[in-house]
Amino acid sequence: MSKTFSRDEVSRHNKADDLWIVIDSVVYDLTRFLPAHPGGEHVLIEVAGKDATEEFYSLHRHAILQKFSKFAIGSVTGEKPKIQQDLGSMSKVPYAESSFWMGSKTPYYNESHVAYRKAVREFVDTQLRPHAQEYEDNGGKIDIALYKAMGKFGLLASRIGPGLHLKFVPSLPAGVKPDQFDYFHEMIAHEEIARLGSPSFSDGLGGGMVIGLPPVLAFGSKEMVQKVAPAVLMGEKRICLAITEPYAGSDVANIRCTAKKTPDGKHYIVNGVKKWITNGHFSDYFVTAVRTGGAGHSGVSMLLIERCEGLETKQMKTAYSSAAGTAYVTYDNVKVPVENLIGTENQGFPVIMFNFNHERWLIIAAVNRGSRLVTEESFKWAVQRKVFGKPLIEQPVIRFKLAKMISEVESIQNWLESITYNMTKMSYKEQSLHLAGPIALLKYQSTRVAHDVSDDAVQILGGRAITKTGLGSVVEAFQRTYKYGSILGGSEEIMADLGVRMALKSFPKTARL
Ligand code: HEM
Repeated sequence: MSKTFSRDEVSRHNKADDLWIVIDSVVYDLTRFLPAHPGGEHVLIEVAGKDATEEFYSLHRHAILQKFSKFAIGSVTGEKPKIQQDLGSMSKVPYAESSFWMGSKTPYYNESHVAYRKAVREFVDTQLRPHAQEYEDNGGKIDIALYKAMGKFGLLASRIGPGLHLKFVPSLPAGVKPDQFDYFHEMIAHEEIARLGSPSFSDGLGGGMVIGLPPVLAFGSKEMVQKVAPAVLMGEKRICLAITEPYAGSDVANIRCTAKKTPDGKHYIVNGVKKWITNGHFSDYFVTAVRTGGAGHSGVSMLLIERCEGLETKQMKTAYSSAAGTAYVTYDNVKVPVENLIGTENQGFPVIMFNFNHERWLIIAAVNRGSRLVTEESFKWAVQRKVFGKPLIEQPVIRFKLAKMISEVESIQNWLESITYNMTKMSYKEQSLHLAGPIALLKYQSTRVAHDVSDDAVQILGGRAITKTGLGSVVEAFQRTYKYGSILGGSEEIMADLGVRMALKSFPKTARL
């Protein structure tokens, strides 16, 4: 594309059968594209031979130009593109990144976090983003090649956090060493994946692994860990966590799926159903909560179940696209070797609870990054959209909405970073004692904020925010799916209640008004 053309020359290609336009200094020959243009022929003929930068950006996302780059034939002599794109780099839009990444001082991040975020962002923007919108729109099983690329890059392992499992992958992004890797690196990984703005695609890329693998790593036998973890972390196999049933959600102790030992004591026979299982539709391993004993939580065990005869998955029609593989799972006399027990029989409840705080914490990181992205989208739109003869941002009511969105997102971020710092300094036991309450309250607050942000963003973007393709696609995906965060990992109501109940434990008996 090294050819250059004068504006005069471009202006001579101004007819339907010879149609050139200029967008941000790049010259496009749209003659062949004209009959296929989704916006119709007339609008393009109107700007034939002219600079259509303003018209283009008021109707399309920049990504369209990348997708149709084959129509670019050169550039205008002596001109360079002016429109700033943030692919692979930090956004310059105010509040589009959290404060440290926009120039503020921080006690939390060091050079390894900076290098790590840069590497992850580049990977996400170049390897994953080009596929995101298509999976978001059309669903479908995500290509295993993408998992394998994430595995090799160390991004799947990063999503599980610090720990011995990091040694199962050849390297981590930016060459961070496993013993250097902390919860801030992990938080960055979740944020960068959420920044794709494609919730079902992001969850399709290992959302099940993030919650399914930790119980195996913490409670599985050596042989089980050796068999499952490297294959999953390298993206060769997929795993999910199967706890929720039509009968039991937040009240995990009520699960009904049963596992009965065979008379020779060598197998469990599993019968039952599981529902809303993220990645279940294409998983190889199902970390499944089963009832091996009496009623309540003391009769629950965890089993690693491989896809086999009797285990079937059905794609569920949720607000997500099918890229997330959300499944209804049926177990019909599924035979599972007793060696696949995770932890001790009838002591599955602590296995289930083990990763809850971590899961809630990472949901906060992802949800708030989604809220921040949607705030950036709204800010950009408010500045570029002209209505009643002036930019939308000149309306005080729009500035007020943005003020609310920005302040809410920033306050979540600050509490999140403080909690994350404490996670890097506390043992698992200390975290359970001191952070379960704050994490629960912050999860509650982050999804309330997502609710507010979604509402304001939809009002700012109008019809675009309820249209799957085009300028509002990121806001549309968010408003369709943000509720997931307020349900999974513990509902808002349970989170709020838990937060206050944990606080009551240390409430001084002598405190009085
Ligand atoms: C390289 C040049 C262009 C390409 C590749 C292109 C491609 C597209 C595509 C794929 C869509 C579907 C909507 C979406 O996914 O965003 C679309 C819609 C549209 N385009 Fe273009 N377009 C180009 C230039 C232009 C220009 C210069 C104009 C106007 C002067 C225009 C006017 C429209 C209109 C009015 C729509 C419908 C928008 C809506 O539904 O809200 N396009 N275009």
